[in-house]
Amino acid sequence: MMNFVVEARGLSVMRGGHPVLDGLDLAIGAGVTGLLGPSGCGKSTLLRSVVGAQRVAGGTVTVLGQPAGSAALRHEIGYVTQAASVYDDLTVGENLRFFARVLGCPASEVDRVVTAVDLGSHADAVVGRLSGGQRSRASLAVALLGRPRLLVLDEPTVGLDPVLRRDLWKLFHELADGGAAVLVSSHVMDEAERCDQLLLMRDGAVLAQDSPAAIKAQAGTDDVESAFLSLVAAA
Ligand SMILES: Nc1ncnc2c1ncn2[C@@H]1O[C@H](COP(=O)(O)OP(=O)(O)OP(=O)(O)O)[C@@H](O)[C@H]1O
Repeated sequence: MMNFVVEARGLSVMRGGHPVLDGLDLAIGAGVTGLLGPSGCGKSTLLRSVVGAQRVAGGTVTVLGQPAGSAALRHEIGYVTQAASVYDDLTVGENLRFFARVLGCPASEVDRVVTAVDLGSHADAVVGRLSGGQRSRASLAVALLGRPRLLVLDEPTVGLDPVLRRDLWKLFHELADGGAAVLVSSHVMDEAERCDQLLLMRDGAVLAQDSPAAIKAQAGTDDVESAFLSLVAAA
């Protein structure tokens, strides 16, 4: 039997008095899983539920066999939100040394994560003067401290140019090859092909959960976007 990294059963979340997730079931294993769906469908809310930052109205979420939000999971999950989580007035290296101390990681971790996100030549640059893509890689580096077994990345490639996007997806696969489960959200359907597994979401529900090839085969389409549209029409 496959060991899932994340499992949700009947997950329901209300925000602002409205149901945002409605009895959602899912299971996420190793590799790179893409969480794709239109803006506002509930991707960020689902990711918040996985990292334990969201009050849930019903159902369960477990991560590595523990309830989401458990203290035991604190060092097992790296989470990058849509807002950069590094200090603008510190350098990349200063940020990482600070977060390494907070997390109780050895200082040697800093060089490893800076290299992993390819910011070695910018380690002494002040974050506030970096490009958007460099800043989001600095946030990602913080999330890699301590080698978490699950990486949760909320739209990490939004606003990046095609070259940077390609490099980031390559990095996600390297991290997955290194043993981390990587859960990445995006509202850009053309990123679907870059994922090992897909979770297609719409209006707070999961439309499909499978590999890109299986989803296309099942829908009888050549691309995931058409498959998504045919699933919407069928729903
Ligand atoms: N703080 C909040 N209070 C009330 N409603 C909220 C709040 N945050 C989000 N929502 C609502 O919850 C729904 C899902 O939002 P969520 O951020 O999870 O979507 P998303 O799929 O991540 O969207 P995007 O791709 O635009 O980031 C939306 O309808 C949104 O209006």
